Amino acid sequence: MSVFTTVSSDDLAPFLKRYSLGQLVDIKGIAAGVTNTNYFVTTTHGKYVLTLFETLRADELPYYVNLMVHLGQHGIAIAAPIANLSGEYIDELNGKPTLLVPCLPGAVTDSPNAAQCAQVGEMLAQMHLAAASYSGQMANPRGPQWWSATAHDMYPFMGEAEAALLHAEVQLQSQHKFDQLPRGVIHADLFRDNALMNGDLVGGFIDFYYACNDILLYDLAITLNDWCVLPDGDIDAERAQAMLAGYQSVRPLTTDEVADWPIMLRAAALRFWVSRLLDFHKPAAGEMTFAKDPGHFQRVIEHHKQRSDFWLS
Ligand SMILES: Nc1ncnc2c1ncn2[C@@H]1O[C@H](COP(=O)(O)OP(=O)(O)OP(=O)(O)O)[C@@H](O)[C@H]1O
Ligand SMILES: N[C@@H](CCO)C(=O)O
Repeated sequence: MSVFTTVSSDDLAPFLKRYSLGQLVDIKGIAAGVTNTNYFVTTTHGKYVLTLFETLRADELPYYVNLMVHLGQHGIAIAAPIANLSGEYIDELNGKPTLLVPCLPGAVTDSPNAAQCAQVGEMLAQMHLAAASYSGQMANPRGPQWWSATAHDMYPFMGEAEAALLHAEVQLQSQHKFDQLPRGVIHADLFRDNALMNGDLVGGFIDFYYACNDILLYDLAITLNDWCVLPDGDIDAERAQAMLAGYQSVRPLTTDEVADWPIMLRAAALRFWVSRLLDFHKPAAGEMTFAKDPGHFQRVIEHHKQRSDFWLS
């Protein structure tokens, strides 16, 4: 369930008067999602998604919201924020900061095909290029410093073999600085549940609240590790090739990126192994998350370690 703050028609009607979206017809809570409260809002003009931010404060939102506006202006498939009559994107309802966006076409897919992976790769590369002219800056709060400190806190909860593997991965990554790789704005959490697919096309990317300035190749590795994964943590070569070809049709990888690709896939898996361990063993007080399996990303890393072909023909 993900309606933490209840909104009634009586709450919403005066709120909507601050927008140019017509009269309220219907409001319906959205079950998916674990961080924020989301509602589908239907008005006489169309269908929208209203988010009430449950953890981020209004003063923390401009980097993400302005990024979405910027990407929307460049034609990237995302839900571009709608401004109120005062020209503000962030408003307030029932004590929470809010954002209104159009309802995107399509649905989340659990089992993407190769054509969809190609489209996601292509749109991701377009997004990286379009975001190059975005001036906002945000350090990655889940970078190497964070994962090594957090892994350290997790070792006591883990079996000896698991902890040794995690420690070895953290050590390995600490020796790789990736200094030569192109940087920019990245989504940083582009899993299957953060994109709506409209047939084989990208209806839109959502959930930009981990976006930050970091290495572009890292974003591709995060995305591929989720979209192209098999149930046992191995990667499906056909989908991986399709995603890489789609991405490179827009932004071909540099020689340095090709050289660092195998190790970057492990960095991307390490980040989510650690965050899932944290959510599992030390869930934040009051957080209503459904802990996802940390062992999944351990298996992804084990498969990457044994791999000799990384789908870059
Ligand atoms: N613009 C949109 N158009 C259509 N559906 C949307 C849109 N934005 C969100 N949704 C729907 O709402 C669901 C929940 O959104 P989201 O995943 O952003 O929730 P959250 O709680 O804010 O984030 P998370 O669960 O990732 O922490 C999505 O799975 C999707 O079905
Ligand atoms: N996409 C993340 C959760 C949100 O950051 C995961 O699957 O672990």
